[in-house]
Amino acid sequence: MSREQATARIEELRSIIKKHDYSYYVLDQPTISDYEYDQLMQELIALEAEYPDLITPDSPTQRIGGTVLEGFEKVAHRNPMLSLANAFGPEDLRDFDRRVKSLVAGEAFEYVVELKIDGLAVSLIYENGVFVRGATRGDGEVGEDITANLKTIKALPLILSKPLTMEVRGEAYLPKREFERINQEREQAGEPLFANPRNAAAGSLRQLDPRIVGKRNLSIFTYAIGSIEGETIPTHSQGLDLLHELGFKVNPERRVLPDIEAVIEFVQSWTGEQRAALPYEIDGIVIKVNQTHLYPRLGTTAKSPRWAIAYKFAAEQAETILRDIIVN
Ligand SMILES: NC(=O)c1cnc(OC2CCCC2)nc1N
Repeated sequence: MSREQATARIEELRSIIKKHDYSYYVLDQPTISDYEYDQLMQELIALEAEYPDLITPDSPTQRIGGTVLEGFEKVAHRNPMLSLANAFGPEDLRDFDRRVKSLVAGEAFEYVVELKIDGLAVSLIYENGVFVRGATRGDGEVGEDITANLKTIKALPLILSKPLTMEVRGEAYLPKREFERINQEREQAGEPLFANPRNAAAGSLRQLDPRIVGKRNLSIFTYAIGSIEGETIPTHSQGLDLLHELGFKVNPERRVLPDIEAVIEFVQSWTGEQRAALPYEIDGIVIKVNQTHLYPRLGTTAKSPRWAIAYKFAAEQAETILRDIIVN
């Protein structure tokens, strides 16, 4: 095959593989057998090995890094990654609503409710649409650079459908089925088991060898735009729509609701059975004011935004209170 033919075939393979990755890992709709997928990937790897100068950072072959890291670099977040204050019952939500109303002084607003994915918060930086850096939350100001590990997550786009420069926040998580599979493998290998999918996700992303991470089938839901150049987005809900348009996985169980009573109804609709039926673990519901122009007026406390709160489900409440006692 000539160099020109190879160039054309490489581009064709990349676009086919990217489409399958998007469909399978972002839309959860498999469109090809694993065998066919592996054949395409092997052909692309072989062609890039023959023409290494044709390799681009967003090629699907670049997801699995080759080198084992010595450690993770510390990185400062451009905007602090705040943590969420907790609500444990409807009255806490009504108190939150009263505080928001007193601060926005009569301005109309709605709420957005989202499932609170029980994983590891991460920050993703894209420059002109290319994924350039990913980091853990750390203490909110300084996190660890885990770019190589995040690249192995096939639900994470290496290049966006628009050349935007932005920071995206999301939760890396391990689907329940993957958690079971990994613990079975560890049991057979006589290794200690992970206690829950959140610990398994955190443990996987702390791996220094990206090849091990690549075998863990992690996923990621994105849930906020930390910053974006050249655009203002009037509502958080439109921000989530944009993330979806750009190729990110955004949790579909989100609603825009008119008032706190509707929020309380939504929260109470998520029974144990509903949660058990989800392919991933959640530990609550996140409630956010939808009108982003109100955020500066609402501001933040030392560690949490006043325009968002996490409603924690009963089972997790004990754990949250215990963790708060230990941490604070
Ligand atoms: N674990 C989650 O699913 C989750 C966590 N955090 C947030 O929002 C942060 C970012 C902006 C205000 C707080 N939303 C979520 N859905």
